[in-house]
Amino acid sequence: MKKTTLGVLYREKAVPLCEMQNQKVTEVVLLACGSFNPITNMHLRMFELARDHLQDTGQYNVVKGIISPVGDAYKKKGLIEASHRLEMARLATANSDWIKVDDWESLQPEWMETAKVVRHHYEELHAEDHNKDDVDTVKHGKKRRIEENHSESSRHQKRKDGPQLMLLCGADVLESFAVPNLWKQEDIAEIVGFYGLVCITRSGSDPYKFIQQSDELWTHHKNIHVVHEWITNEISATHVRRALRRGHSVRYLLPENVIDYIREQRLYSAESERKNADIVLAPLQRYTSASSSS
Ligand SMILES: Nc1ncnc2c1ncn2[C@@H]1O[C@H](COP(=O)(O)OP(=O)(O)OP(=O)(O)O)[C@@H](O)[C@H]1O
Ligand SMILES: NC(=O)c1ccc[n+]([C@@H]2O[C@H](COP(=O)(O)O)[C@@H](O)[C@H]2O)c1
Repeated sequence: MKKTTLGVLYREKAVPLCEMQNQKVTEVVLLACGSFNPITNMHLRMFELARDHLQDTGQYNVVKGIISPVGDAYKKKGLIEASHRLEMARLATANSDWIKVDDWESLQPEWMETAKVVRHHYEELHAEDHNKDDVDTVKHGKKRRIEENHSESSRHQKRKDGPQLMLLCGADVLESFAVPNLWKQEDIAEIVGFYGLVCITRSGSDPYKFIQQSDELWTHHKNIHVVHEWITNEISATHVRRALRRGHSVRYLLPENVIDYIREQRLYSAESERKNADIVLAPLQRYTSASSSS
């Protein structure tokens, strides 16, 4: 510390705000679920935007990003095989030192509700702690039940030490929370209440208003981080597939190696776009029939 002529004390070196305020910096892992059909530059930008936003608060350090392509059972119109979508995502992230692709969701025979995917990754993330707990439990001769399947229990748990897992999505996904029967209310409560959500604005959406008008989301608004994308970029996978079907250039919308892969594998034709075309609102139907039968 130094004294100026005005008698004001100042530090010689810039000190992060969180350190000055004795705040704890929480490590964060970002998880993005979606079709990635195909992965676009905007999907990758989402991660960069979210990381900058969280780190600018001085409260978070983003240590990893996970891309989780949805499985084939999602049966969305024009959804090509998960193996291709995974490979494209791997190629797109080959140069990133923090964004990784995970195939667990895509390998599930059934469509996985997003809350289940988040739970799975949360468990994976804290698996090391579990193993350590196991050793400690044996060491101290105490019997402590460590649940393997947290399908129902996660939301009742206290958040564990270690990185916080947050779901990363565009504002369209947040707004889809209001589509009747598309999301279970308890899943929404668990995602925003227990884990946390980072939402990137998209043109035509108003996430602030949406959160303000929902009692459930408002209750957890401190766990919802809205990232305003100033450099608006409306790349959408649907538009990219349309351009590809028409033989138009998609250069600078997708990473070059992904474009090469699409060309080599002859992906995205009129025929691939007709896939699942007869299944209207696949997840909605599947979800309502699944919940009515349970
Ligand atoms: N331009 C964008 N701005 C903000 N978020 C985006 C953008 N494009 C995609 N996302 C987000 O990326 C995630 C995965 O996207 P997904 O592949 O499911 O949708 P999409 O690119 O909008 O594709 P489609 O056009 O086929 O619906 C979602 O959370 C979606 O909201
Ligand atoms: N109830 C749910 O958990 C639920 C409902 C709709 C979509 N989703 C997920 O949202 C993501 C984006 O879906 P779309 O590609 O249809 O926009 C997908 O990963 C999908 O699995 C989850």
